[in-house]
Amino acid sequence: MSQSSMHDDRELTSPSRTVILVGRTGNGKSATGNSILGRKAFKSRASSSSGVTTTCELQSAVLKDGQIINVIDTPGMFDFSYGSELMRKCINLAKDGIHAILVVFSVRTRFTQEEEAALRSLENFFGSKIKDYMIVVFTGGDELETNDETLEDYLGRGCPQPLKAILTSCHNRYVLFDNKTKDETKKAKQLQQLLSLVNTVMLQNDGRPYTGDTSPELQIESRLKEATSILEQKLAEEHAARLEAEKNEQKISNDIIPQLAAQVKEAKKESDKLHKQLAEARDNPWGRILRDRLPWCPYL
Ligand SMILES: Nc1nc2c(ncn2[C@@H]2O[C@H](COP(=O)(O)OP(=O)(O)OP(=O)(O)O)[C@@H](O)[C@H]2O)c(=O)[nH]1
Repeated sequence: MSQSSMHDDRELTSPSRTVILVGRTGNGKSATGNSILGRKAFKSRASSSSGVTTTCELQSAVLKDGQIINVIDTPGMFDFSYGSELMRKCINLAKDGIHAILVVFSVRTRFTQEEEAALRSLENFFGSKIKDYMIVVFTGGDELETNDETLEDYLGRGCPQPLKAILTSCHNRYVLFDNKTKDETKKAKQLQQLLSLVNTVMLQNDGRPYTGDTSPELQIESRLKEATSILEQKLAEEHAARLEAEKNEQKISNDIIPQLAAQVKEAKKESDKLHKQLAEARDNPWGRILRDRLPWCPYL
């Protein structure tokens, strides 16, 4: 047996795996965590303020093969008010480091500019290492099934460029989850697919988990990048708001200008008619008499 395979075997038989769930609020992080653990450990709810995850939480389960799985649920990536300090706390919950970073997307929602900005901030936070640890989890497998679509169909019909780039950078490590299914075989299969990707990540990183330990210089750099990314997002939002306002202004002028032009045309027609009548009146003998009698009247 080669040195590396001995190493691999040792790592793969290691009793525990720790994964962290990150992604946009409502993409299904908590629901995915529950599917992995096989019980309702995290609160997962449709967008009501009480269901939104605002803290980090670690929950564990012993899988059928005796392996321990630790899952860390995190607040939604878009809520910058929680800041990166909270994310650092989330990472610190993993005493022995993180074996895989699960980036959760939902096939039920559009990939927006916000999602792109959140991904950038994720990259800034974890650093370039993120691609070595990342696995993309798509939730909403049931909806694809309802539409008779596979994940490949979904990705094929116009996968946004930033998402494509992410999938390429993590060597297409992605998996589809249906967090609503009651089918035990399906549950086991999707979990198995995910765990096998976690093993691949562990092998590729020589068993070294992500610990978030970075030099002070890198930490400063990462904070700077994070601040820049937040500013960029704010600028993008303002730009979008300005474009929207301009569009509305344009719409108003597009509606009003033809109305005003019609009114001017009508007024001009009326004025031409009056001028004509006036000219006729001037030529009229009675008009001439009146003009002589009333020289001060401007209309004669
Ligand atoms: N149909 C369907 N709905 C899902 C799936 N996964 C999650 N959901 C629903 O999506 C909504 C949001 O799920 P959560 O797990 O609370 O999302 P989250 O990312 O943890 O949200 P935060 O806690 O706010 O960060 C809930 O109504 C879930 O039931 C899925 O696979 N299929």
